This record gives sequence, C-alpha cells and structure tokens, in this order.
Amino acid sequence: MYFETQKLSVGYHRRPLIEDIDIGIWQGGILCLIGPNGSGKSTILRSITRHLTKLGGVVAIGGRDLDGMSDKELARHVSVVLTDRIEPELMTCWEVVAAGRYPYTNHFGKLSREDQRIVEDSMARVNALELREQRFTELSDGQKQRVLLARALCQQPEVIVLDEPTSYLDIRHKIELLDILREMTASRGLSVVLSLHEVDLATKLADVVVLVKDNAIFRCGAPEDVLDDDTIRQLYDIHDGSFNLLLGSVELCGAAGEPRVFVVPGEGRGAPCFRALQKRGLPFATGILQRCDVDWAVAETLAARRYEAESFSPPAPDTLRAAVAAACSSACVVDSGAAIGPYNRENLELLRAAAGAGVPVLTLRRERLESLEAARPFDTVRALMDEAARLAAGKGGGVCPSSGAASGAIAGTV
Ligand SMILES: Nc1ncnc2c1ncn2[C@@H]1O[C@H](COP(=O)(O)OP(=O)(O)OP(=O)(O)O)[C@@H](O)[C@H]1O
Repeated sequence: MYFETQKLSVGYHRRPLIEDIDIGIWQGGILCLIGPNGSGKSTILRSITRHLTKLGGVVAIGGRDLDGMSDKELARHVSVVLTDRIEPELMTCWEVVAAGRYPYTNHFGKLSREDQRIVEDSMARVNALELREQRFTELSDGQKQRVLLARALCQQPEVIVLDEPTSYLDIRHKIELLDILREMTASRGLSVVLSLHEVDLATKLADVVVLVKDNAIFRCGAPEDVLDDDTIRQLYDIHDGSFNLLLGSVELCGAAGEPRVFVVPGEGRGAPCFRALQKRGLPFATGILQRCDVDWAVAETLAARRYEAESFSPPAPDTLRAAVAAACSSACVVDSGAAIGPYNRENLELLRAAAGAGVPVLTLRRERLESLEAARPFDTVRALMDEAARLAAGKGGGVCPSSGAASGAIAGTV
C-alpha cells in the first residue's frame, strides 16, 4: 500500500475513540470512509493529517512514517480539505489558492512564474477562475469548497485528504469534483482518502470503502464486495424506510394498512405512483411485479402488499388469482402505463378483470388499450392520484364490486 495506517489509535483527551485502524490505499487509488454521524470519520482523517494528535500507531506514505516529517515536508506529500471553514479576512480566492504553494516557496513566500501557472491551472480545474479576484469570505459554501480544493491541488501532493467534500456542492459540482479526483488519480497517480455521506457516490468513486461504526472499523474492502442493502441498513441502523444501493435511492416508510388502491406497475412507471401514494398516506397493493423491474425495488419498501413473478416469467396461477381478487376489491386500480408484451400480458388481463368488475381504472397511458375503453385517462400523476385518493376515501360514488362480479372476473381471467 502506498498510503497506510498500522494500528492507528485516534481519540480526544488521551481517550481512544477508535483503535487498531489498519487501512491503506495504493498509488492512484481512492479510499472512502463512510458511516453514521459521529462515528469517527473526521477524527480518523484529522489524525492522519496531524490536525489531531494520534494516540498511537503509524501513518505512512511510500513506507515513510509521517511522524518523521516537518510540517513543510508533510505539506508536500499530503494536502487537506477539512470541514472547518477557514475565514481568511480580506484574502482573494487567488491568494487563498496561492497559499497552497507555500511548501515550495522560499522564506519570503514569493511565487515563481511556474508557481503562478500551477495556481491558475488548479483554479481552472475546479472551474473557479472567474472567482480569482473575489474575496474568499464573500463566496457561497459551495464556491468556497471548490476554491479549497484548488488550494489542495495546488500543493501538488501525493495524497489528498478530504472530509465530506461534497456536502456543500450542487449535483453538477459534485459530479465535477468526483471527475477531477478520478482524473487526478488516473493521470498523476494521486491517492485520495476522503469521507462521504452519499453511499451511492462512494460506490461509484471509491476503490476501497471503510465502514466506520460504533468505535470500530465495521468492514473494509472493494465497494462491490462490501456494500449491499443489508450492510447499509446495519451500518446506519435503518429501521424505517430503506436505501437501495443499486438505484442509489432512499425510500421513506410506506403507508401501512389494508390497501384501497391497486397499482399495475412496469418499466419503472410504477415508482412515481408508489411515491405519490406514500406521500398521501394511502396504503396500496401492486402487481404483477417482475423482479427485474426497478419498480420491484421501490415497491419492496412502499407497497402494503405485492404480487410478484420471477423475471421474464408469468406469475404462478395462485398469485395471479390473488392479484385479480385484490384489484377487483380495490376502490380503484391505477394503470401506470407500462408497455404490455409477452412477458407481462397478465397485467392487461388484470386491468380488464378490474374494469369488468366495475372497479374504476385510472390510467396514465396515452393510447387506449383494446377492451379497456372504460379506463379513465389522466395527464399527470398528481391529477390521477387526487382522484385515486377521493375514490379510496369512499367518495367516488362508483361501483363497489360485488364478490360475485369479482369472482366472475377472476374465473374469466385465470
Ligand atoms: N474536539 C472534540 N473533543 C472531544 N470529542 C470530540 C471532538 N470532536 C469530535 N468529538 C467526538 O468524537 C466522535 C466522532 O466525531 P467525528 O466528528 O469524528 O465523527 P464523524 O463520523 O466525522 O461525524 P459526521 O458524519 O457527523 O461528520 C463524536 O462522538 C464526537 O462527539
């Protein structure tokens, strides 16, 4: 490993917070700490960079113990972007970035032409050149973050340490930051050690993730091997709602209770309907859901009841029968508008059965489906859900299907 810690112990007032930290990353690699608030990520990063005195162990770069380096020497090897907001009175952004050249300048701190070129280049890399004459204290948090990154790059370090560098950045600047780090690791062999709160970004950026929890390194390894939905639930003690790593999406807790609305999903079109129902506090059932559909992952958390089939397969007859019965006894059925083909034709049967049983079918579909003329089209999810909510509250005045009608529909379907 190019950068590594051996039996590192970190903490405050001589009291260890985390001990025996053995982590490392190769030249050109990215190591990312993730974990809940207060788990110790910043403490580890500050101890690595000597902003905090470590309580024991070794931090080394290229086999050299950092303890043996002067501050200036350390600054040539390691640069740092921490969460502390520096407030340099009256300094322009150019001057803040130029301060990153101090490990290379003489006693008078005079910048050579080459130094000036590097400052300019670093600012250009983070798209901050237009801020050069502005006072640092007058920038937004996101702009400050970019200027501080430019300063860290300007130090031309071998290792860059960043504590939650994305926290103030909008989506575009987050992507840009991650691109810059990836480009620097690939082109210059820079090693990166950082902490992130966005687990999904960590999976996309890091070569190694270190999961920090309960005063210990909980797990460590390649994100592909270490991170899954279960591990994340454990890491963050998630009980309500869920996090889906594949989609990088957080889902809140779904409404519990007897479903009054039935959603026919597919192609990810079910998910916006599920979320709209969740926001209205309406429990819903959904089917037929295929495991390969992204709707499946969202429904797993939000649906009160699910009727499922294996990927690219028809549902089991019992499942279909139960789904039809559920749809036919709902206050309304929502057709999310997914294309119907050989692998999900049962969903069309389901819609027809519900319509045949007199259940209002509300659809987001643009084209009318054959033998589903009774479906009421809606242009927006919101308008449709307003109607679904009205019907679910029993204000529809529509037909409440008799059990006879429902069973007839089921018999005709299956
Ligand atoms: N200066 C300090 N003195 C004593 N304890 C501290 C100090 N700074 C932080 N701590 C404690 O150390 C623990 C770890 O804090 P740390 O800031 O490292 O967590 P973190 O994982 O970076 O959290 P977050 O995700 O919220 O930034 C916390 O319990 C915190 O209260």
